[in-house]
Amino acid sequence: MRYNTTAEPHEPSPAERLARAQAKAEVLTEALPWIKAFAGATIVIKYGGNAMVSHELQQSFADDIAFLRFAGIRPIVVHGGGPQINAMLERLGIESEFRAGQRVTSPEAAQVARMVLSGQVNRDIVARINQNGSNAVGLSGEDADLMLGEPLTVEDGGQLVDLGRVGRIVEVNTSVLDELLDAGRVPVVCSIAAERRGAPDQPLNVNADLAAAAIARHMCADKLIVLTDVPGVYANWPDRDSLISRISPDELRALLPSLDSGMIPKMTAALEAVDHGVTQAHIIDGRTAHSVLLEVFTDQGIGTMVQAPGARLRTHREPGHGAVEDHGGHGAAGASDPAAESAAARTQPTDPTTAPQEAPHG
Ligand SMILES: Nc1ncnc2c1ncn2[C@@H]1O[C@H](COP(=O)(O)OP(=O)(O)O)[C@@H](O)[C@H]1O
Ligand SMILES: CC(=O)N[C@@H](CCC(=O)OP(=O)(O)O)C(=O)O
Repeated sequence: MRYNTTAEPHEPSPAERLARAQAKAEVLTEALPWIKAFAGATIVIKYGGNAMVSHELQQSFADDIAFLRFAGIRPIVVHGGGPQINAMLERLGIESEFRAGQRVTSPEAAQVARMVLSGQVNRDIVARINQNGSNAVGLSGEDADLMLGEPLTVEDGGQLVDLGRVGRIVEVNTSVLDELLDAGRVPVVCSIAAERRGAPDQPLNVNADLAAAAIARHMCADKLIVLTDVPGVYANWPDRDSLISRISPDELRALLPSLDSGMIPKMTAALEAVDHGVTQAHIIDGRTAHSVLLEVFTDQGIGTMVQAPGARLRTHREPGHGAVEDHGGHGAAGASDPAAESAAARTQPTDPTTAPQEAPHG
């Protein structure tokens, strides 16, 4: 005899389905104060090549960005693609080395970086975000002089090193980004800059962490989020018990000389951002699906947060609604707004060197 088997053995019972739906509702409820707190906020998200490791992760990142936009946030994506540049340089037989976490870049390598970042990685990110119809627009720092740079020299091992066609950003054309954001677009910017008073066919290769920090700073962003391939910054790298949950700019300044490789530009970028008015900078693990949503919309947050004591979030209203509005956000203990209370709880000071792994920012 054959039975109707529409209820598969593994299919959830109505009670299980209800429990799952309730769990989802709880997630949405937890997100609500954060959605309110960040409505209208400008958030710069730096997307590194090491966080683009699978199609699933790339799509989860793109979905997060679309979500931010639909939640009324003004996201700007700034991306790198170091591993992708490495692969192309290797195919072309061009050698490159890193000093103080940055690529020593010949004019030829700068052309390759431009081709890979602008022509390949940028296109892929834009296409993925646009699967959600959120109108991402791809830009190179050279478009509309969005990022103008000057050649950069760094100190490495007590020596000043000329990095060739590597730039530091000295000007950002914020009006281009504002126009796009005001029109509901999501700017996706690759870390190639034009040289101020330089030749048009000689781009500057910019470390994407530093490009993101420059954009965050000039856009007076509320948050800079940097995705990477570790859960955050470790006080005693590679001791996995030393993950820092929260750190002040002064504590970070003291830690900076002990960092190495890619963490140097990353934390220099975080410091540059918070020193120049960005309220919070976060280093998070881009290998975790939906890491951006976890950082922005949960009470716990993830990764390492850099924030000055007493710094408060400010939210920019849409044009026509007046200027800057203070939501009494993070650090505003005692405010009646649930977002402020929740935020204040999240940002209690901790000893950054003893904070446990995956601990809340507070
Ligand atoms: N103190 C530290 N905490 C965490 N990671 C560190 C630290 N010092 C060095 N690192 C290294 O920095 C790497 C991240 O930098 P990088 O490879 O440039 O990332 P991305 O490609 O995301 O920009 C980590 O994978 C780790 O190897
Ligand atoms: C000067 C310098 O180092 N530029 C970087 C730009 C790309 C980048 O920063 O990419 P990730 O974010 O993936 O590391 C490079 O050539 O690799």
